[in-house]
Amino acid sequence: MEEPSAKIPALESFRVEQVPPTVYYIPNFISEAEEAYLLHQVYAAPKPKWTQLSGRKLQNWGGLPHPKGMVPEKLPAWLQSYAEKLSSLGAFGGKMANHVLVNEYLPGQGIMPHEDGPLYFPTVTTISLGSHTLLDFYHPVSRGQHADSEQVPAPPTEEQRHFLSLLLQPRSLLVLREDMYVRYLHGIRPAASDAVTGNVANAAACGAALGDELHRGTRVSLTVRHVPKVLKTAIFLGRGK
Ligand SMILES: O=C(O)CCC(=O)C(=O)O
Ligand SMILES: [Fe+2]
Repeated sequence: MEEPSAKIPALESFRVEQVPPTVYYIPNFISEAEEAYLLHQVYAAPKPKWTQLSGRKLQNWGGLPHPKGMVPEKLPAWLQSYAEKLSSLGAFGGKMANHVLVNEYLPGQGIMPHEDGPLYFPTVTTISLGSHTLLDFYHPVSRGQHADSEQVPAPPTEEQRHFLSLLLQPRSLLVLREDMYVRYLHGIRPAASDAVTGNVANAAACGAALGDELHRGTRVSLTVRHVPKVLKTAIFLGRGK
C-alpha cells in the first residue's frame, strides 16, 4: 500500500505534539452555518440509509469497502465538496477521498476500541458535528511468546492499554495517519460526560482546562477516507462489430 508522505504542509501548524506520529487537530475547521447545513443533510437522508448498531447508528456513502474492491457509488454533492476540500489539503497523498461514514452517537453511546483495517488508505479525516467527544487510543494486545512451562500472564485490561485521548470539539477536523491510525486502536467510551485529564493530548488546542467536565450531546461524525481498491462501475455493453 502507498505510504502517506511524512508531512502535510497545509496542516503542519495544527500538528499535535508529544504523541506518536501523526495527529493534526484543527478547531473550527467549519463554521456554525456549515455545521447546521451538514447536520440538516445527514438527517434529510432517506431512513433506509441508516444502519442501527448496538451503540450508534451509521450511514455509509461511497460504496461498501471490500477486499476484492469497492463498487463505487457517487458521493452526494454535500459530501463531495468536503471530500474535495480534505483531499486538496493533501491528506490522502494526492488521491481523492471516495468514502464517507456518518456515525451518530447519543450521550452514553460509543464505539469499541478497534482498528480500521487494511481496506483504507492509512489516513482518516473526521469532522465532528453537534457535540464534542473524547477519542481514546489503546496499545494493541501483543501476543507474547511463552514456553509451555511458563505461566501466561493475565492480559492487560483495557484501562491499562489506554494511553492517550483526543478531545474532538464540534466543527473540528481530526487527521490521523501512520502509527496513530495503523498501529494503535481507537474507540469512544460509552459515557455521557468526559473529564479533561492530563491524558488529553490536545487539551491546549481546545482551550480546555484540566479538571473540566464536559457533558456530551448528540454527536454526528463524518469520517472521510480514500478506499484505494475500487472496481469498475459500468458494465460494458459492447455492441460487437
Ligand atoms: O466517530 C468517530 O469519530 C470515530 C468513528 C470510527 O472510528 C469509525 O467509524 O471507524
Ligand atoms: Fe475507526
